[in-house]
Amino acid sequence: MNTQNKGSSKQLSGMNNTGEIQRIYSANPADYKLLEEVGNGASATVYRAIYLPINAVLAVKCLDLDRCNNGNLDSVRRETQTMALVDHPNLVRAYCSFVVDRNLWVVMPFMAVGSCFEAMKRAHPNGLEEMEICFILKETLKALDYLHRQGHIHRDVKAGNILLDNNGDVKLSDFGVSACMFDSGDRQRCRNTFTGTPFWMAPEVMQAETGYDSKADIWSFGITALELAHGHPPLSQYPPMKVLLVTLQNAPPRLGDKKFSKSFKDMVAMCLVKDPKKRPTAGKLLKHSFFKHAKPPELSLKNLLAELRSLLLNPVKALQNDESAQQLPSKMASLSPEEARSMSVYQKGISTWNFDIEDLKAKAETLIPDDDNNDETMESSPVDNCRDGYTTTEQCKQVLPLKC
Ligand SMILES: Nc1ncnc2c1ncn2[C@@H]1O[C@H](COP(=O)(O)OP(=O)(O)OP(=O)(O)O)[C@@H](O)[C@H]1O
Repeated sequence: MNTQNKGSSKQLSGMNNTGEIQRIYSANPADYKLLEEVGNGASATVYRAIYLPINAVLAVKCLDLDRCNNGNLDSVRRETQTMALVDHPNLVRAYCSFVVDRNLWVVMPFMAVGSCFEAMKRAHPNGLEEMEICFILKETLKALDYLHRQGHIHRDVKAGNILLDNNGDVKLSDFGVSACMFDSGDRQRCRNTFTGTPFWMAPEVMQAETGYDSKADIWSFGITALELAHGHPPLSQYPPMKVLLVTLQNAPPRLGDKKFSKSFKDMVAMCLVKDPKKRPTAGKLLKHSFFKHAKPPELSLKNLLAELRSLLLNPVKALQNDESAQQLPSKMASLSPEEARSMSVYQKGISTWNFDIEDLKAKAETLIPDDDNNDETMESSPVDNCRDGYTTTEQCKQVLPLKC
């Protein structure tokens, strides 16, 4: 898995496609000093680190290979391969990766603010301002446009995987579940494995038979827009089974709030169409009028970055904000153990849920989704559902033979 020769700490540099000078980092662990932990996910712990030969700050993601079974190892290999090959200013690139004891270290740029999910949780638990959202989404969409043109599907687009730097740089990260549309060798631009995070997951990804393509990322992008607007994605208070059924049965969620512009609402509605063929490509969506209003980061993210800085200087306030962000909206006040588990998975931002298929089958036999599950962004409209070609009884059957 080494992408560099161990022991070579000679400094080399070159120019990448985006005109940035790119240094070649060594694969010698002694050249890196791991500092504090900045995050951890399902499979890895991420550290701020110093690259000693030039005293540069970096991030090192340490994946414990002992925790990986064969399937996970494949996803690790995919993630590092994709991260090493991508060359776009809005994607987190792996400078190099190498094995240290039983860990895989992935060296990448350090994004000082962390993820948009964390920034939102700290500074604006109920959602960001439209100008902030517009800029973050536009940068993310440029990354998706690039990835899709390269034949990749990200499959885990969400605020937790959009990283921010102090200067307002936005980079999409976490290719742990990304897929190459050419993987199968038959150049079939369609996948039929079940992966991602249910709240952000497109209906066609939840269905076993249909297969999916890069348009699945456009759905997740629309859900991410709602997440940034409200502080959480639609249905975040519900357990996986209910999320699956409601996503399949109900009309897609909408951005309803008066405070947001018509063009923002329209852009979200274009992404959240159940028929993937009717969703725009990332390239087309970039031309939407909503993104014409995007301001540069020094304007659009000025307040957010200043607030985050002031929270760093004021730990008591930061703690209060963190606590209020953890408090559940009123609907979540009395959670069953299953719902609480679902919520905790959401709060940790774990990407791949392990569904117990037998359990899902048993539940689908009895569970008919009720109507109380519509939050302010989720309409229940049988007419819309029919228009999109989905029927209630079929969905319960179709959702069963999922491949994990
Ligand atoms: N390059 C980076 N710079 C700064 N912080 C980072 C960087 N990469 C990741 N992080 C932090 O570490 C956290 C976990 O990273 P990441 O999502 O890559 O791990 P993971 O195990 O693949 O997660 P997941 O549970 O989503 O699969 C992120 O949410 C973010 O806070």
